[in-house]
Amino acid sequence: MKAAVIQFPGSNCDRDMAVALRQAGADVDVIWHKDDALPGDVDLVAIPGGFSFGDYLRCGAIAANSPICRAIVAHAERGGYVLGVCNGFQVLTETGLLPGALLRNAGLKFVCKTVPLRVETTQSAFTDTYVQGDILSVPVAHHDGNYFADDATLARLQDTGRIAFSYAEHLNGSRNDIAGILSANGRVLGMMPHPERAVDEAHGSTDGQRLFAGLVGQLATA
Ligand SMILES: NC(=O)CC[C@H](N)C(=O)O
Repeated sequence: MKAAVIQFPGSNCDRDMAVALRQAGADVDVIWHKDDALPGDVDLVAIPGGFSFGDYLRCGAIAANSPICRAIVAHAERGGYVLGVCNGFQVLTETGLLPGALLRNAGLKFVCKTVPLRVETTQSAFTDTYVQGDILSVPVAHHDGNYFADDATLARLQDTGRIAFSYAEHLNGSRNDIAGILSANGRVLGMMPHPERAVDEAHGSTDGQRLFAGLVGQLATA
């Protein structure tokens, strides 16, 4: 199973993401944002966390206009899998692959801590190794993690099982405490918490491991 981890200037979780994917058995290429094509046989594109282009415009807005993002959108439109974590989630909303927007945290402060995360659906390759309602322990580190979508979009996400994770506490002002959402076909996941920072005993939690193991395992046999 082949994964591509995308690197922007300001990415800072690209290596962690590559390590988590390799640990789960993926063959990983790291791709610079100026490349305009993905490896031909790529199954999964992972957009890591960080501060792409210094967060100087809306977080992820400049990255979303990088040459590689055109290839990522085409990959997703062909039914390819995409995982965006933190800044990667912000990039995915800016490309339009996921609805809504990530606003400044309600408390106007950067939040950096491990949070309780509720699994809302197991109906995706990203979440099917969990049990619905499981509470995971996963770190967050962001200043723009306040998920906003209008009422109609929220209702659509809710009614079609596209909310993947929610915070089991009020963290940052996100509507319905949403922490991660899926695309309509369930193959694009954007989430603010960092599962790649919860894959080793030394991290204090290994709750992210099952996300990578399940995903890599499923794509390897697809
Ligand atoms: N860890 C990250 O990816 C940070 C994301 C983003 N730049 C923010 O602070 O909101």
